[in-house]
Amino acid sequence: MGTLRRLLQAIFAYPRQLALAYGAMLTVTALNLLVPWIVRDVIDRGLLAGETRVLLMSALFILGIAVVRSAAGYAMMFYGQWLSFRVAYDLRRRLYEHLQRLSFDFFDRAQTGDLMSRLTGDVEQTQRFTGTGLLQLINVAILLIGIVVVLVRANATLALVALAPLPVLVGITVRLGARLRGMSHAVQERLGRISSVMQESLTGIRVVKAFAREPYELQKFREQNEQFYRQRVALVNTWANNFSFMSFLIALSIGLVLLFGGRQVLAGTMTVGTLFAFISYLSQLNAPVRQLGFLVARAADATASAERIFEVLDTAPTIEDAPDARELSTMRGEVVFEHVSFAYHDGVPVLHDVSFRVPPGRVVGVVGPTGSGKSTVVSLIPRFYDVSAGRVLVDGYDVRQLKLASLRRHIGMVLQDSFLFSTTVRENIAFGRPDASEEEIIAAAKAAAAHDFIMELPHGYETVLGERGVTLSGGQRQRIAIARALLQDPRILILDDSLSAVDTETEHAIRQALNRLMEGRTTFIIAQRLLAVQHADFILVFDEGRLVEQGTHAELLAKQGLYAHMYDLQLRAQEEYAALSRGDTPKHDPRDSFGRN
Ligand SMILES: Nc1ncnc2c1ncn2[C@@H]1O[C@H](COP(=O)(O)OP(=O)(O)OP(=O)(O)O)[C@@H](O)[C@H]1O
Repeated sequence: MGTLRRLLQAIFAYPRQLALAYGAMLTVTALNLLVPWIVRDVIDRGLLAGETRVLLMSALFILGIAVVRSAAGYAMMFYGQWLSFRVAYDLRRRLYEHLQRLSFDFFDRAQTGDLMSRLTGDVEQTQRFTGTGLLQLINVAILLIGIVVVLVRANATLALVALAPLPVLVGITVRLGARLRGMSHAVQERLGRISSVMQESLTGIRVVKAFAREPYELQKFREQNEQFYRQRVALVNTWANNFSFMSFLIALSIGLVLLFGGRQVLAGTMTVGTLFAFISYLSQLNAPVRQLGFLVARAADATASAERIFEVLDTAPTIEDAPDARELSTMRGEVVFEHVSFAYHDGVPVLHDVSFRVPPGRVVGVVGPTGSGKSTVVSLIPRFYDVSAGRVLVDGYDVRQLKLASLRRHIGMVLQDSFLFSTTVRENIAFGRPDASEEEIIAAAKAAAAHDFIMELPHGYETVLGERGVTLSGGQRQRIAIARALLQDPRILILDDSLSAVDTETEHAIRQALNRLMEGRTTFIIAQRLLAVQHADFILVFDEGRLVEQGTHAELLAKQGLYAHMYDLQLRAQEEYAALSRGDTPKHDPRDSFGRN
C-alpha cells in the first residue's frame, strides 16, 4: 500500500492536469450514464406513446451529448497520457539523480544491467499505469457505482437480481490484484537479471571471444530469457482466465435481467424502456469490466516496478556531507592516517591499524604484494569509503568534516583501469575542468606525454573516442587519464599503478614531466615496479592490510625486510633476464623468484 501511496503522490504533484483528466473522465462517464435513460424515454414516451417531439428532442440531446463527450474524451486522453509521461519523467530524473549521489559501496554491490533495467523497464511499467491505466481503473469503479445507483433507483428488486454477481466480481478483482503483484515483481526482477547478463557479456565481449565462451554466455542468457518468458506467460494466463470469467459474469447478469425483468414487463409492472435501459447499462459495463483484469494487471506491474524504483530511492548514500561540513577552498596537501582500520561492505577487514603522515608536497611510494590493500588506502583519502576505525586527515581535518566536492576537487586520481567517455579527446582531458583553456589542455597533454600521439589522431584533440576508448591503446588511454588528472591541478595526486600500461621509454618521459609537476603536490604512486618509486621521498610498504615498513629506498634496503626482499626479487629477475639474453646460465636458482621466503 505504501508503494501505491507514493506513486499516487507523484501524480498529485500535478493537481491542475489531474483535475482536468479526472474532470473530463467524470464528464464522459456521467454522459454515458445519461444515454440509456434518454433511450428509455424514446421507447416509452416516443415510440410506445407516439410522441414524435420526444424523438426529435432526444435525437438532438444525444447529438449534444456526443459533441461534449468527444471534447471531454480528448481532454481525458491527453491529460491522462500527459500525467503518464510526466510522472515517468520525474521518476527517471529522481532515480538518476539519486544514483549519482549514491556512494561507491552501493555500486560495488549493484549490477549495472539491473540498474539500467530499473531506469528503463521499471519506469516504463509505472508509466503505463500512472496516467491512463489508473484513470481507466477509476473510470470502471465510478461506472460500476453509477450504474448500481441508477439501477437501484429505477427498480430496486430487479437491480438486486442484476447485480447479484457483482460481489463475486469485486472479490475476484481484489484477489487477482494481490496475486498479480507478486508475479509482476518476480517478472521485473527477472528482467533486471537478463539486463545484467546482457550488460556483462557485452561489456566483457572481448574476454568472451578470446576464450571462445560464446556458447556459455548464450546459454546463460537463454536460461534467463526462457524463465522470463515463462513467468510472463504465467502472468498473462492468470489475468486472461479472470478476463473470461468477468465477461461471463456480465452475460449472466444480462440473462437474469431478461428472465426476471421480462416477466415484470409482461406483468405490466415495468416499462419496456426501463428493461431496455437495464440491459443497456449492463452492456455498458461489459467492455470496462473485461478490461478490469488487464487494468489490475497493469496496476500490479506498476506497483511492483515502483517498489524496485523506490528501493533504490530509499537507499541512503553512505558517504554524504555532514550538516556542518567545511568547504576547503585551498589545500596544502598534508595527509595523515591515524590508526585506520577498514572493511568493505562484506565486513572482511582489509586494513588494520594503519598510521602514517605525509607532509605537503612529498612524493610517497606505496608498494606491497597484490591484494595487500594499496588501492584501498588511497581510496580513503578522497573519502570514497569511510573508515571503520581511526581517522583520515587532510590538512588537519578529518575528511568526514569536509565538503566532499571541495575535498575531491583538490585530488587528482589516475586509476588502474582508466575509463574514457565516448566523446572527444579534448572533452575527456577537460572532464574535471570543463572551463579549461586550449593552452591548459595542451600543456596537460604534453606533461602526460600524450600530445604527440593525439596530434597524430585523425582529428587531433577533436577525435571522438569509441566506447571505453577502444580506438586507443592501453598506454594511450592511460596517458589521457593522466592529462585529465593533471589539468585539475590537484594538491594531491594519486597514481594507482598508472604507469604499468606504458613502455619504459614513455614511462621515463611521463616521469620526467611528472617530476616537474609533482613539485608542490603530495603525490601517491602505487607501483608494482619498485624502480618507479625508488626516488620517492619515502615509501610505504603494505602486507596483508598492514603497514609493515616505511622509509626511503635506501633505509628500506638497509632494513632487509619485505621491501628489500621484493627489490631483490625484481632486480634479480632483471639480471637473470639480461643474463639469459646474453646466453649465460642463470646465477640463481630461478625457483627463488617465486614465493617470498
Ligand atoms: N570494492 C571492494 N569490495 C570488497 N572487497 C574489496 C573491494 N576492493 C578490494 N577489495 C578487497 O580488499 C583487499 C585489498 O585490495 P586492494 O585493491 O586495496 O589491494 P592492492 O594492494 O591495491 O592490490 P593490487 O596491487 O592487486 O591492485 C583485497 O582482498 C580485495 O579483494
